Amino acid sequence: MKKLKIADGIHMLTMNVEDILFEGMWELANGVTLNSYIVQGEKTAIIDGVIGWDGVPETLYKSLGEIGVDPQNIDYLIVNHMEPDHSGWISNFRKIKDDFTIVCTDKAAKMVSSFYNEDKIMIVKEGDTLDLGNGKVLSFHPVPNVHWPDTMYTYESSTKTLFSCDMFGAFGMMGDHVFDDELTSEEIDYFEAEGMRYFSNVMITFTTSVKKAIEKAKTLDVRTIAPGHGPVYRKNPQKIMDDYTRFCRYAEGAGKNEVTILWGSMYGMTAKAIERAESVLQREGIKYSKLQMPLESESEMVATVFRSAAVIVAAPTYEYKLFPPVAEALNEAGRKKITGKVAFRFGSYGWSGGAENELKEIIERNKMKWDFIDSVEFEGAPKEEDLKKVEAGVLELIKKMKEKVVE
Ligand SMILES: Cc1cc2nc3c(=O)[nH]c(=O)nc-3n(C[C@H](O)[C@H](O)[C@H](O)COP(=O)(O)O)c2cc1C
Repeated sequence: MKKLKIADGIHMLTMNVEDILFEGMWELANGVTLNSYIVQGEKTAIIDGVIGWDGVPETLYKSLGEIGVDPQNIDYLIVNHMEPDHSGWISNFRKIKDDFTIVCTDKAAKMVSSFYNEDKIMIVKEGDTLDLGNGKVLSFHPVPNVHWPDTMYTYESSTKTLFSCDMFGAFGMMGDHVFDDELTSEEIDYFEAEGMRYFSNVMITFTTSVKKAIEKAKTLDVRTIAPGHGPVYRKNPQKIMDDYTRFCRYAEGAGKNEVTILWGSMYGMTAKAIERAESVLQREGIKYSKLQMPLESESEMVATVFRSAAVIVAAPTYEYKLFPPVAEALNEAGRKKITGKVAFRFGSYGWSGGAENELKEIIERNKMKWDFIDSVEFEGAPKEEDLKKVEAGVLELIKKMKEKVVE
């Protein structure tokens, strides 16, 4: 666990976590950080916790000691969000200290009580304040449904620090550089990509609420954004606000100037047409990612489709429906509310076809509003005339995607 000073009387504890399934399902290629913050006035508050996953309270207590905080002197546990990655340490803390007050929204209070059997809770509403003494004053600002109904921001006015919990977070483990002004250009790119992975895996379903939370952050005079996952933005907090604004647009159909080929093929017939599609993309200088389902991780698949302005679905008919691993991927994109992408499908069939019907059904059921150009279906192996149609489809897709590009 790393300990850093953010400002006088404000410290951060952060730890890297890898080899976990985040939320029990997301296989994270580059892990994630858990950040916790301690604010010291005359009284001491700890904002969100970090030990739920390593289960070793001693690590936290030793780290607190090293920044001069005796756990016995912690008066307030600020729970911005009850999800156990931030709050799972409360039960352990209870083992060593009896008298502390949990500060959270009414919705979180209900959960804190049902999950951890805690009842000494101070419920806060929009604009309520907590004066810790020595000039440190916290205020609380609910941002419901980011990403649970209970979520709030905590803001410290003397340092203008916004403790945003899941909001403005990113996946990706941190090395020595934790503050935005320390990051190299490679690290900036890394955290932007990990921010997109995080947004698409965790936040995207709540895009409407995220937009409101961005607006709320703008109403506060913010000098530093200190999230629950990922780097701290003290040089340019506007950057992560702008990134999140752009990510909301990606959720609604915009994307980077790149194409995702979401594909699967049993015996290589559809794959022959993919070769032609790739040759067109290469010729036109379009960046693309090829995701073979079911080999790709769900985390990567969702993140890649999310950030692309256009999607090629290349999959055959299987038992009168769409090849199941590709159908599942599309259903997951739909569940995550990735809407408005421009798209093109082609694929092989043996005798009846049927993939196309299921594709339409998935797009409609999930209200995805993807804008598909006419599909190309071919019997068995693609003939040159089929490949020409694929080529024309890809060119039309490229034309349409240009209107959707937001870098
Ligand atoms: C298990 C299985 C189920 C299939 N079901 C259908 C079907 O319902 N209707 C159809 O027209 N073709 C069906 N086919 C034929 C495939 O669509 C055809 O072989 C196609 O060329 C496969 O393309 P691929 O090599 O890209 O996977 C099926 C093939 C397999 C192996």
